[in-house]
Amino acid sequence: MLSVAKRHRSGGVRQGRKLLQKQFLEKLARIPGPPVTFKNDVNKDTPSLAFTYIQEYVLGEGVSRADLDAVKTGCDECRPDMGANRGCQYTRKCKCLEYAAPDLTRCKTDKQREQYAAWERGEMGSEGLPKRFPYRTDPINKMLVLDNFYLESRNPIYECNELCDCGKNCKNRLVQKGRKVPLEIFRTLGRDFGLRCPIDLKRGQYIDRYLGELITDAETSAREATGSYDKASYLFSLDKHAEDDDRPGALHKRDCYVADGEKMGGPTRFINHSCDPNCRLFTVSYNRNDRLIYDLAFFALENIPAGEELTFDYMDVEDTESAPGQAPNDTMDVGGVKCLCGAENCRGKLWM
Ligand SMILES: C[S@@+](CC[C@H](N)C(=O)[O-])C[C@H]1O[C@@H](n2cnc3c(N)ncnc32)[C@H](O)[C@@H]1O
Repeated sequence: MLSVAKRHRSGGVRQGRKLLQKQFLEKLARIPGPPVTFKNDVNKDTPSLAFTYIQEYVLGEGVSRADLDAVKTGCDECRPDMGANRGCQYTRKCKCLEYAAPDLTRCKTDKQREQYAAWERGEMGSEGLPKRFPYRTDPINKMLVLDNFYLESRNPIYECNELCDCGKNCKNRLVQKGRKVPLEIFRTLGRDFGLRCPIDLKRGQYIDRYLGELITDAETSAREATGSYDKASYLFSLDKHAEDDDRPGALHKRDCYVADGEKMGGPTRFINHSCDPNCRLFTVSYNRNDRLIYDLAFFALENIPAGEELTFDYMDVEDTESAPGQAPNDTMDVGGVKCLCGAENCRGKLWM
């Protein structure tokens, strides 16, 4: 039997936990958009309150956006009434899609096919070629979803922006319109908290962005040095456009920024890793000339039933991008945390 003093203490702990949970729910209620809820059927824990929910990246010391006047342009040849009022689906005209993945099926001349082959070998840009449009309308529920080509190829997405002439109904605007689905943070078995969606998600459906404080490579190394190998990591490198060569103008990984979602971010900072994931993180740029700052957006890789945990592969790379067992970027190479995803094809570790 508990002594009176102990009973008082455990009553106090219970009160403290209730207060923590109340404050956490109040924080969630302030997130704009469809509800973000919390459920813990496993124990009484609540995620830390020492976390700020933000709507945009917060720029850390030494991080700056490109001078927009110098580099940001819209598509000025596109019109709202183009392509049956779809805006930018004349992809050869759309300047926002200038660096998007070219579409071989629409390359009609030998010259175009040669340029396509050179683009695939990384020897030439895709300027002037017809492009893959990122989004398509799902015929059943009429919503925009990510095109299968992108879902499978991991190509960067380029959306239109406020300087474009295509109009606000242009279909090349999805992630910028914000989260449209409710989310739930919940307690997992063995991997702390996770994230799920209380409604069914369609393959290709946009979920939410990954947010955080943008920090430099040097600051990332400093933060990693103070952490332990098995501490949870919330670092994602924005190095999609980094190159492996030393030519002048080449973008090096060391010059890329890193999004740190540990102290500030959005609900997606709770998405756990799986070696057999149901979501993937894509890069989304609104300014094709800024290779440093762009959005990281989660899309469903398959139809996901309501309540199923959302996961993505923390080491997601195309087979050709990196040898098996090699970390896709240096900032993720923080040691071998044992993977508890439970997938049949589990690689055993979160990061190699
Ligand atoms: C971005 S956080 C994910 C949210 C985290 N579970 C939480 O409650 O804050 C990444 C951390 O979650 C844990 N984690 C995610 N997926 C895991 C997995 N498959 N196996 C083991 N731990 C995992 C690791 O500690 C990892 O560093």
